[in-house]
Amino acid sequence: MCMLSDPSVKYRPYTPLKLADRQWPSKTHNSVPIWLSTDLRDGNQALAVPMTADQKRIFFDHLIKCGFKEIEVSYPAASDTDFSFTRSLIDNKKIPDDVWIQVLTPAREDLIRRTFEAVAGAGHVIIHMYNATSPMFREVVFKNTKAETVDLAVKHTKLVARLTDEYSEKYGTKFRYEYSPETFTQTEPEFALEICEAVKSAWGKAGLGINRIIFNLPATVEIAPPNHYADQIEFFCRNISEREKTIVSLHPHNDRGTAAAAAELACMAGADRVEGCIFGNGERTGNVDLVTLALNLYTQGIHPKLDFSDIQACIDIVNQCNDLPVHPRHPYGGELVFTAFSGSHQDAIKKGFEAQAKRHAEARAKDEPLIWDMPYLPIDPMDIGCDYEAVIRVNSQSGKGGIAYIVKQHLGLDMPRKMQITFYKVIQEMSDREAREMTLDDITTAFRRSYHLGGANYDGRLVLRSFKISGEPILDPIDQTPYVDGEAPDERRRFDGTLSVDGVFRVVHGDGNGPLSAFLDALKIHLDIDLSIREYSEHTIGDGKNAKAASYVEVVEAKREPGQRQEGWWGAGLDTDIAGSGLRAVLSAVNNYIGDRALPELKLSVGFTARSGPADVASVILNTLQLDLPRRLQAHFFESVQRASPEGAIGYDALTTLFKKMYGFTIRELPLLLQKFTMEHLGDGEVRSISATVFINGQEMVITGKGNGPLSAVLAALAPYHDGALTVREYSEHSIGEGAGVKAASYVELVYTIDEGGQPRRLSCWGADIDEDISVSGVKALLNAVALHVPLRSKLVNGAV
Ligand SMILES: CC(=O)SCCNC(=O)CCNC(=O)[C@H](O)C(C)(C)COP(=O)(O)OP(=O)(O)OC[C@H]1O[C@@H](n2cnc3c(N)ncnc32)[C@H](O)[C@@H]1OP(=O)(O)O
Ligand SMILES: CC(C)C(=O)C(=O)O
Repeated sequence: MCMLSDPSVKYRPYTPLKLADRQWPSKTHNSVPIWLSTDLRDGNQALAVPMTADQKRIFFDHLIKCGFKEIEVSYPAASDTDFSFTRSLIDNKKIPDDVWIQVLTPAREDLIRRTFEAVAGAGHVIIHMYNATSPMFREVVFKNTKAETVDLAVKHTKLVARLTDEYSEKYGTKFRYEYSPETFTQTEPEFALEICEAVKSAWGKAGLGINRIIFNLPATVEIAPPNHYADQIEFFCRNISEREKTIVSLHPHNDRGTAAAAAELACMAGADRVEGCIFGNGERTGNVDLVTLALNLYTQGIHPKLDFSDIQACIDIVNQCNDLPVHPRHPYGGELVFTAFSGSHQDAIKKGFEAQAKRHAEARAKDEPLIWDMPYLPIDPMDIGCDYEAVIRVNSQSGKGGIAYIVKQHLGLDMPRKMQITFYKVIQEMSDREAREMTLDDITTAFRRSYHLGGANYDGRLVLRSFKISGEPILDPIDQTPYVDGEAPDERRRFDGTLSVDGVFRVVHGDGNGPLSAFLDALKIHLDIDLSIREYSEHTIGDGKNAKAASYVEVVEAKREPGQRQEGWWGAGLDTDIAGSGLRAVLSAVNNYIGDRALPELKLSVGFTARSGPADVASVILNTLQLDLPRRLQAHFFESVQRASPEGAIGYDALTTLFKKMYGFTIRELPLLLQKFTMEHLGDGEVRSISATVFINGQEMVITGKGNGPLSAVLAALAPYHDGALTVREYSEHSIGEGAGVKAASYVELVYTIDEGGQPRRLSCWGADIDEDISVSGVKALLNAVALHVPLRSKLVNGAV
């Protein structure tokens, strides 16, 4: 079998009701109906495995929490579970005083009596009796005429009336009566009226207020569009006698998928009450969803008198008690209902949030209500206990706006438009390549990686280690006095900082009109990176003590080909102060610009117009060899560097090699080399005695000497091997590293005498070395100085001096 080409040979259309002057289309749905939850009855009877008493209890408590005042708790005659559940609620006093429990019974005496037994002793009970009234049910199921159908309802209503008297008298219970002409929507409207009139007379107690009789008019099966149901309800409301003594109740099923619409239109048509289930559980396609109806009202500014502030709890209850999932697209509750994947939706939502924030700030200032008015989001997810986390999720359908929204929400960074476009391409490419949704972590990690933000893991090739911005007045070119434009003298900015360049520390300086141009100047001078800024923006994140500054920079190559569109590179920076965030943003952009390209060799400018000084040279040695040179050695080395750099610049590697060579640092091919030594304390005093095995000009010797300390003992031991006097002018040492791997670095300044045309001349020189043992490093440093500057006479081993 498959679908028929002409279904009219198999299916009949519904018969429209001729209601010429229908009023409901011009009404608005703006009053809150009485809600009845039938989760524990209609919802329960539709489950493959009906709820246990425990599950019903959990569900019941949740319905109370949501604010339901009328709850159909069971079909007591159906099963022991339903019967004893009803009893347990009553016996254990679980029903709040303001809540009416409702129980369903067919029009059968034995089952009605059993139903009354189930509710004996309850405070407030609605007895709900039903019999089907449509032609098909009359003919096929009951094999009854119209009159017999009316008789069935009347006879059993009278029984219900008698029993309510009896039980009220015995237990003090307040009863109300609900009658359902089941299959109402397929029943002739006049006959539905006729049977309800007969039931009302048989009941004989319909009054005003609480005593109104409830006529529940079910769309047992939804067979027509919702306007038809509204017509039927309006017809019933207009024609039932003593309308004021009746409550017209709706019980829509969802076979055509329009139960919610049917309920809303039927409310416009005059209904007072709606029966349904949370998230629309119930027979076949379910009962009308009360969450949808209630929150539809809420979004019109009408409180539904039901509280769904914790929508997730409702979902959990349905999952747990009904073992049914809530569809991801289910109105209000579905996992995806507040989520936009598509670019244009995301863009509108992002702009909507921004516009709304402004509107709300204005309204707050005027003490006006903060009206929710957002593209694509009919309700504020917060109101039902959700957050904005899932509002925008990103895949290949997404656009820059959505991605920028996520970055703003989670990193607090509000990218300028052009930067959004650049970053969007990164994510698009990733999402297309991996054919999957981009998670929050994917996006924030990609952002950090793209813009080198968020710690060492994301650093680029250039890292700003420290910096100082200082100002110096701009001098008038004519009289060299500070140039004043306006009130304050104009200043130029100087950038002094340390950069790590591919892991090697580098001291850089530059000048400019502002901190950023001074920094760019430094990059140009020291690294030959010549860029200028095309776009810059900044904003603060947070306030008070924790406030931070965020900056965004687009750089372009400073040299531009005329008429050519310049490519730009974006960067972002975050710092506690605005200058720092701007510099970091520039560096982030510069890192993107340099990519993998080779950088010029690191050089210091040490020539006549040197931009670098002793401290810069020392800083290179600190970074390459971890040596913290004493001040006088810094000055000494700088002079040597200048002498060794006739072109006025020296690379880092050359500088390091020069240092080693000049001070014998770790060099093992010197004319004087220490092989081993022993040092003894003599007597009680400070006197040391040394015995050392050394190589002098390649010959192994044992030298011995005494002195006040290790160094003077060494000098004494060396005295026979050279002419003139040797003295130590300065000695210093420091440790390198920590724990077991710690080493000592030593620096010795040695004063020695040379013979200059028969005249003695005193000179000074330095030696430096390193060793695990601090005494050894000192001795090595001293021997290096001697080896490099003092001519030695070598003797054979054991030879007398
Ligand atoms: C639209 C609705 O949701 S209505 C509520 C539906 N819910 C349920 O049915 C769940 C609970 N039902 C039950 O547990 C059982 O059906 C019971 C206990 C009520 C009755 O069980 P049984 O006696 O075995 O009868 P059965 O389930 O076959 O019901 C059909 C009988 O009830 C009659 N009947 C059906 N509805 C009604 C009614 N509203 N009033 C009186 N009799 C009715 C039928 O005509 C049929 O009678 P017959 O046996 O003389 O032919
Ligand atoms: C008992 C009635 C109200 C019913 O459940 C229905 O018609 O769907």
